[in-house]
Amino acid sequence: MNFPLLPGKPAIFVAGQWISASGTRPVLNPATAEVVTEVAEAGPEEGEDALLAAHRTQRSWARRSSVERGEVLRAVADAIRENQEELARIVVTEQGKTIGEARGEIGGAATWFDYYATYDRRSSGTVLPSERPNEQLLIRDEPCGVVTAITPWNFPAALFARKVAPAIMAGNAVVLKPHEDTPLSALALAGICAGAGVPDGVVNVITGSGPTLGDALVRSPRSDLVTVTGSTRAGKEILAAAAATVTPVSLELGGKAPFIVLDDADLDRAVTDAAAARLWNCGQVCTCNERTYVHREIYDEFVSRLVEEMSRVVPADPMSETSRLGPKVSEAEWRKVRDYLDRAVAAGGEIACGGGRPDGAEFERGHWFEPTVVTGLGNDAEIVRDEVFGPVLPVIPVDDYEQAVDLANDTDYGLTAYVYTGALSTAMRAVDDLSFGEVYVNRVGPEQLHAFHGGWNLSGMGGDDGEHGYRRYLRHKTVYLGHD
Ligand SMILES: NC(=O)C1=CN([C@@H]2O[C@H](COP(=O)(O)OP(=O)(O)OC[C@H]3O[C@@H](n4cnc5c(N)ncnc54)[C@H](OP(=O)(O)O)[C@@H]3O)[C@@H](O)[C@H]2O)C=CC1
Ligand SMILES: O=C(O)[C@@H](O)[C@@H]1OC[C@H](O)[C@H]1O
Repeated sequence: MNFPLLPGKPAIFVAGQWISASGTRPVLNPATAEVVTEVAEAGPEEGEDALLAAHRTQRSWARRSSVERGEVLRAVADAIRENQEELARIVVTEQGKTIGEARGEIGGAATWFDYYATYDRRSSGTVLPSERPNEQLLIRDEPCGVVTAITPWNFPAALFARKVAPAIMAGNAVVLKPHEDTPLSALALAGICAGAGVPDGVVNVITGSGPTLGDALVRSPRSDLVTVTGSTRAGKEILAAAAATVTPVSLELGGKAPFIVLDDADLDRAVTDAAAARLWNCGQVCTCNERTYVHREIYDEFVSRLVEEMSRVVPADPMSETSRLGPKVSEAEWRKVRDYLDRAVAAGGEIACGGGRPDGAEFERGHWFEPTVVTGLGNDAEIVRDEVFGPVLPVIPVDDYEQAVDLANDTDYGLTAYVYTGALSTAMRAVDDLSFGEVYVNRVGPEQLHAFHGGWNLSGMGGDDGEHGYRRYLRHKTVYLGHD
């Protein structure tokens, strides 16, 4: 491994310094299952030190003008772009997505910093008249203080940017804990931030386990806001832990996106998009197509074309320029998907293509999974209800629009839904009827960063991006400004 952006030893990044921690832990390459390097395994005490470092520097960072902070964010965006290739290779090495996807992720990370830099000259707060003469009421937007950011493994660079850019633009300092499987991108980005002029202590990255280090960060009275992307299980635990200190929490959690194809849809587009929305990042995106509902009139043709489309996507070395599908991130995630599929078959599901590890010596090591289509199951099947987070797609026939929407809404999740139809009136009806935080009509993602990405129900609370996401990083102070 030759990544100059990473520290030469296992270390966390606190107060602008690379510091050794009490333990170390290996990072594995998902394509080969080989150890790539060791990273620091920090515990609660080191977490508290990081929060203290953030706390000490936050006030002076917030005192800078927003125009100055915006300049720093722009410098970070430029530095990310200058290092795009190395960063993309780090993402591929620790996470397993294809190099093309990884370059897109790094481009997105830079754009988050550029976008939130535009908040440098926005109007901020509200000015109100008073009931009294010679008095003005001001409702000021202020930073929360120290933000604890907890991130998952599926977008280790983009999600760093999604949390850090708005947090520091608003004048907060951040302690970010990446997922243990994918700590390298965040460490590299921490160094990039420092090199681009982010003051020491404003962005800290500390590596370690969620239930120990992460839990301690959440419970610490020094955390003024906790923002999380990850599983619903982790989100619930974190929300419960934060209750002790009444710390605000923003949760972007799992999803179970329905993908509805009605009989007046453009079938070519629906087939291509259904496969793309399932296979993106090897099926490991909270917005992925997790269950497809197809009008009975076109069901057989749709399934046969979907099988063709999915079968064309052959897993290959994610560093290869032509690869369209990398491995899953870890043995545990591979096993989880394999077990879901086995139980689906035991429950009567039929595998229309794929089914597990592809044939070939190059796939014997690593966490490879073929694109897989499953038919013959109903809405009660486990694989149709739980988030699978892999390249396995159940397809279900529906009689009409009403049934499609009823089945789509019959879920505990509520992040993303897709609908394909040729009629604007049906599309608009679906937008009204679908109980999800974001609805895509005749198109797939990714979402745009000036919009809003937030789930309903078990998919979370709060959310990221755009103005609505930015406001999570602010709190409000009302000033009664007498000037007699
Ligand atoms: N919404 C989304 O975008 C994502 C959803 N998922 C879903 O989650 C499933 C499993 O993911 P998994 O690998 O377990 O990771 P999680 O999604 O549960 O972990 C996300 C982050 O939370 C941390 N964490 C976990 N538990 C706690 C806790 N009690 N207190 C504080 N921090 C905690 C993790 O630390 P640690 O390093 O120890 O894991 C990690 O940094 C996937 O199969 C998928 O279904 C996964 C990724 C993203
Ligand atoms: O974590 C996820 O899966 C999503 O938030 C994901 O992150 C970057 C992508 O654009 C999102 O869909």
